[in-house]
Amino acid sequence: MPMLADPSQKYKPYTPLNIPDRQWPSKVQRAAPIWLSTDLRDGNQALANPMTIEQKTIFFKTLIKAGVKEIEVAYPAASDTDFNFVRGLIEGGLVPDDVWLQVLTPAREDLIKRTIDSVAGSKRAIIHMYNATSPSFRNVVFRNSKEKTIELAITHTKIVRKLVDEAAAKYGTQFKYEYSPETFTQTEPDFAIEVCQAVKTAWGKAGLGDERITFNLPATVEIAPPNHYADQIENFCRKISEREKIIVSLHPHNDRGTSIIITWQGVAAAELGMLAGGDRIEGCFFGNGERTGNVDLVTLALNLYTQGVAPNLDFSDIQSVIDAVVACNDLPVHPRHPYAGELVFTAFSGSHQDAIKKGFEAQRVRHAEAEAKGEPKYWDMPYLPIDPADLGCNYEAVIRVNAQSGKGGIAYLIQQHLGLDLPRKMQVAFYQVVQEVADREAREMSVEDITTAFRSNYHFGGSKYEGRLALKSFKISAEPLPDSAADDGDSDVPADERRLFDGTISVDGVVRVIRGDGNGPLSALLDALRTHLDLDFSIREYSEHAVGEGSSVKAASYVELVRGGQEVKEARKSNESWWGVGVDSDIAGSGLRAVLSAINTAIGDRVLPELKLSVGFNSRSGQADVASAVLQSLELELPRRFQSSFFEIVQRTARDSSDNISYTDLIQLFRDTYHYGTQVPSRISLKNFTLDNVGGRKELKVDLIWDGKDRQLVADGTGALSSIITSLNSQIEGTLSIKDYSEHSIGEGSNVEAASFVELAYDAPGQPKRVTSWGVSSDTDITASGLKALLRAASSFQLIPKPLVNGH
Ligand SMILES: CC(=O)SCCNC(=O)CCNC(=O)[C@H](O)C(C)(C)COP(=O)(O)OP(=O)(O)OC[C@H]1O[C@@H](n2cnc3c(N)ncnc32)[C@H](O)[C@@H]1OP(=O)(O)O
Ligand SMILES: CC(C)C(=O)C(=O)O
Repeated sequence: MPMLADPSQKYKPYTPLNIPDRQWPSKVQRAAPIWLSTDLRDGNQALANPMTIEQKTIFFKTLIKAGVKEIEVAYPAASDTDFNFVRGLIEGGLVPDDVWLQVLTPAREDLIKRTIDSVAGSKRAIIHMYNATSPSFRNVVFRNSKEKTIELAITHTKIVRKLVDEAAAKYGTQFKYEYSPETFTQTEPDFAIEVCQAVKTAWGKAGLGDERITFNLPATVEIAPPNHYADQIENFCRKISEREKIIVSLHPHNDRGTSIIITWQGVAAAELGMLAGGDRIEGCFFGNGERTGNVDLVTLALNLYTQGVAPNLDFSDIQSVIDAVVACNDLPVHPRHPYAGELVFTAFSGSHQDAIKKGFEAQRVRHAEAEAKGEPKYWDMPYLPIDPADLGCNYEAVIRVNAQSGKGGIAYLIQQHLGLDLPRKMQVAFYQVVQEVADREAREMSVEDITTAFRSNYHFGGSKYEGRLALKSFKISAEPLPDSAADDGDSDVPADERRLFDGTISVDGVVRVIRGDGNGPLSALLDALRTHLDLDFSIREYSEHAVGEGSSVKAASYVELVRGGQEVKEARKSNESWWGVGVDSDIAGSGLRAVLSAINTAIGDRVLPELKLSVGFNSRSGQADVASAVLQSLELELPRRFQSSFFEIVQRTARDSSDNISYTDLIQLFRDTYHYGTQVPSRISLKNFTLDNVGGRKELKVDLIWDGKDRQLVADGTGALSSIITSLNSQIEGTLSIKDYSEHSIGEGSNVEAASFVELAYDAPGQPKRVTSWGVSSDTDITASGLKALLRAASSFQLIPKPLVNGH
């Protein structure tokens, strides 16, 4: 049957009360009501599969934990399950002393008796009796007149009174009485009051405090807007006699909820009803109950909380409450359920996310100021009426990203999960990356999707995301500027100094040595990239911040690169730019990594120039190229001055061979010069050695072959190298001294070796100038490697031996 064009022919409108001087609209709720949970009764009776005793017990414990003090636990006359559940609570000692067990009964003597029997031996019990009072129930269900309806209530109230007096005498139970004129909102207002007056008289002992009688005024079926419910409550409260001896309880249902699945209209009725005089609220957690449900106690309590009113219910771990309730009711909590739904602390849309991100930033500052002044740290957050943390939720779900999201939300997630505070323009750039995927795939982007996209896009966060260029090691040093050179003024470097970048980077998996200079570390790296790899970029924007605290603090750097070789003005306007990010414990390192991160994006799959040594050692191949060749072939990272020293040898050799030397010849030249990995031993070579600790010093015994003859040296010092220098000096005329020493590892795991580099100086007698020389060696034993490198360096001098004494 279709909907009617004129529904007035089928549905009669509700007749509202007219209270011109109603008081409730201008009142404000300043205190929590008494809460009565009817989950185990009204909620349970509405389930297709009512709860088992085990489920009811879990639910009961959940209610106790949340702090509910009045719990309608059953309709004990309905079934053995309900009756036995009440008995189990009492006999199992599960009811705390300050908790009232409430049980519901209809106005029938046999059922009242069974109901009161169910609470035998309890400490505190509320007997709740009901009968419907509205015209249609009187006429249709009970086929009763008004008088008979009142009589039914009076007669059975007296029965309750008699039975509870007996039980109180027998068990010492403290009883309270609650009466419900069921269908109150559809009952003539004056008649409802007349019934309750009669019940109060029949009960005969309404007093103050715990002696108050409870009149529950249910919206059994919600038929009017909440303001009219409030009028009914105010009307009842004004007209009922001895108001101070009465607890007015409200029991709203949600039949006028605003949609099929989201039904919290009862909340409004309860809130207005409280303003109108309600002292107590009956409802269920998350709004379970007959048809569209009972009023949701969780929402009501947290509504008060967000107004700064202590609700006397604790939802500090709301998820555990949700889990328990869902498991017992076997009904889901709607994702949009106030405070509890999985989406209610979530913003997908860009402008919401932006506001929340800014809100968190502003709040951090505001709270720090309030703390300093000893003032309360008020919550004031766009789109979030409550702090999710108060309910035991974290902020992870607050911002979720899909095609509706904006840069602010994405930047917030990067900040939360990677600790990076992206500069505004980089946020815009990365937003476009995420937006493109989210739009194309028409799906939500998880935090992992976003952080992975960030890492891949910026080649950030470990070898898995490494780009084509990766920084392996670097050294930044200062060099004085020639007097004539002008300061180009964009760094902290003193005006008369330049910075030298000296590093090894992996280029498409091949390690290269590159070198450049500039007025700061970043421009020095850009210079090196220009020189060695033909990559010409300049920096348009740079920023940095600290990540972490204390000893683990690191620097995060961000750079925006534009194509080099442009006029400054052009570069500023260029639409094409690439962002990069780097994190390092060293601030220069973080900037260098950021530059390479941006360059990796900028180069895409462009072919990079290879290292070409066979061209010859003319102006095209420099010192760094030679060092690259040694590194690639022998895995030796020559110290910078060693590079210069070898480069001079290479240049001399290249000149002698018509300015052209092949890669293979170059490596052979290195091997021959330093006796590195050749069959031909150096003039002085190591046979074996021992190094012992003697009284805190090292005693070194070395067997050498010196100019083809065995020789043994014994010396002590602070270490192997200082000891051997001392003993060598005792064998020669003049003095050897160590000018430089460094080492690094080669290989990994059990195959690791030490590579050692020693620069020695020799002051020979009668020679005006000291001479210097390098030695290099590698060995699985780091001491052996150092000793051999030192002896090889010493071998290159024309050492003048002292004559042997006693064959030594
Ligand atoms: C608004 C509410 O939520 S009220 C609570 C509703 N909850 C429940 O009904 C759950 C538990 N109920 C039950 O288990 C059963 O209904 C029982 C045990 C109470 C009674 O069962 P039965 O005796 O089989 O009766 P039935 O369920 O058909 O109830 C209807 C009878 O009770 C009468 N009745 C209904 N409400 C009341 C009441 N509050 N007081 C007295 N009698 C009532 C009806 O007029 C009807 O009487 P009739 O048989 O003379 O016509
Ligand atoms: C028993 C009464 C209070 C009831 O559940 C209702 O009217 O909804």
